[in-house]
Amino acid sequence: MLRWLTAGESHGPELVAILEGIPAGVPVSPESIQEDLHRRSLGYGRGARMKFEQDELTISAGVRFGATMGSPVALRIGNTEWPRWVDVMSATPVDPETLPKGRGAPLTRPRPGHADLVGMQKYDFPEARNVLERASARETAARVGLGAVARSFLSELGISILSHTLSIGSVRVPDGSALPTYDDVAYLDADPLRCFDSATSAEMVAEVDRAHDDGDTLGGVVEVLAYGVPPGLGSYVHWDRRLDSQLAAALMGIQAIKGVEVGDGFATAARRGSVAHDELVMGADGITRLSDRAGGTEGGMTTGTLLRVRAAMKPISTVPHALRTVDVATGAAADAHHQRSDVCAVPASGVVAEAMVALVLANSVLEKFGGDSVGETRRNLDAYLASIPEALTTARSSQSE
Ligand SMILES: Cc1cc2nc3c(=O)[nH]c(=O)nc-3n(C[C@H](O)[C@H](O)[C@H](O)COP(=O)(O)O)c2cc1C
Ligand SMILES: C=C(O[C@@H]1CC(C(=O)O)=C[C@@H](OP(=O)(O)O)[C@H]1O)C(=O)O
Repeated sequence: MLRWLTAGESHGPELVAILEGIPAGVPVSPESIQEDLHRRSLGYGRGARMKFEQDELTISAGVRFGATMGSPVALRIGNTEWPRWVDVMSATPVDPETLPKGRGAPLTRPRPGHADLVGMQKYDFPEARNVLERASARETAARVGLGAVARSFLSELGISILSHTLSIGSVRVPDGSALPTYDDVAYLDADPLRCFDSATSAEMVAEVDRAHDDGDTLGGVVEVLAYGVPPGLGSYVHWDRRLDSQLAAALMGIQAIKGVEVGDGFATAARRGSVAHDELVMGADGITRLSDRAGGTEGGMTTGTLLRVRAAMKPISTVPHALRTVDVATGAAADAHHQRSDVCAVPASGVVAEAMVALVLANSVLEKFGGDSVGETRRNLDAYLASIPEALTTARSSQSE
């Protein structure tokens, strides 16, 4: 079983992340983690902070000579903004009068759609600084760091994960468009919105520009694809062992994700049963599914075909054209606080979603196949696949199709 935890505030000194349960022998380098951290900071429409803040990675435990040791992996990701926030985020008491006027001012005008108001109620804070510091999606850098380790483990087993953007605001990739494979990741990373359809990507850029000019923000939908997944991860025997349930929880655990679909999801609900499922026929490599509407799960288990899940992100709630709120210091009507913000962070959410799917799949793989070393996991996986009777064999989606 894998366990992971993150800590750290948005403007604190660093994020800290621990991953426990990853087998020994998984290749991990600072460069490979840094690469995913960099991918998370990309995307057209992100705010000023992404341009000047760097993720400063330290691998502080669990890795030696480029490979995991089976012990907990610990990562530290420094915030290069920290020197400007030393007083505001001091762990020891500071005289409020000495705090800088802008970032040190009490945040008493909660943003509708952010965690500000309910966080103040719940944790008994008079203003929102303590709330937004941890609610902020800055924390997703820590999850992406851990996801890079999980992804490397999965890659050793022939499983690869990528994400692409399906929609930004009202602009959507046409139905039936080709899906990217792992070979297309560099292309996707180079696209301003991580969209595989170049014409749609250009429209998305225009959509972001329009929202920016209007002082507005946007959401959208990302899709995560996992190639090379074996059949039988997850289980139908109990609700919390269903892989769909674990994937949905992991994706909904990303800030601002408000909807999850497995496969065709909501579109399937509008279809008749005769055209909603993936029919089975005997092919050269065993039983084959004629379509991929289900998205690679049946009965809460992976089918061994391409795993396809989607996450819908709401528009950023720090809207420059400020939303109406109440100043909780006075009770008067006010504009919600706004200093700077992303216009659209959908491409970054895709990279975070990849990390969450990687962590869920790595956990499911370990649950089914175990292994203290990656070699042991691989042997167990291979033995399982070889033990499936010929009459039940299905073709498995390969790492790059
Ligand atoms: C990658 C990423 C970047 C985000 N950037 C911002 C931002 O700049 N401004 C903002 O108000 N919300 C941003 N959000 C969303 C907030 O973190 C989120 O809305 C907030 O924590 C409240 O949680 P909820 O939307 O799940 O209710 C971002 C989310 C993600 C995943
Ligand atoms: C720092 C990151 O994202 C931040 C997520 C975020 C939010 O409210 O979620 C608000 C913004 O921070 P600030 O208010 O300081 O500009 C984003 O920049 C990051 O992704 O690394």
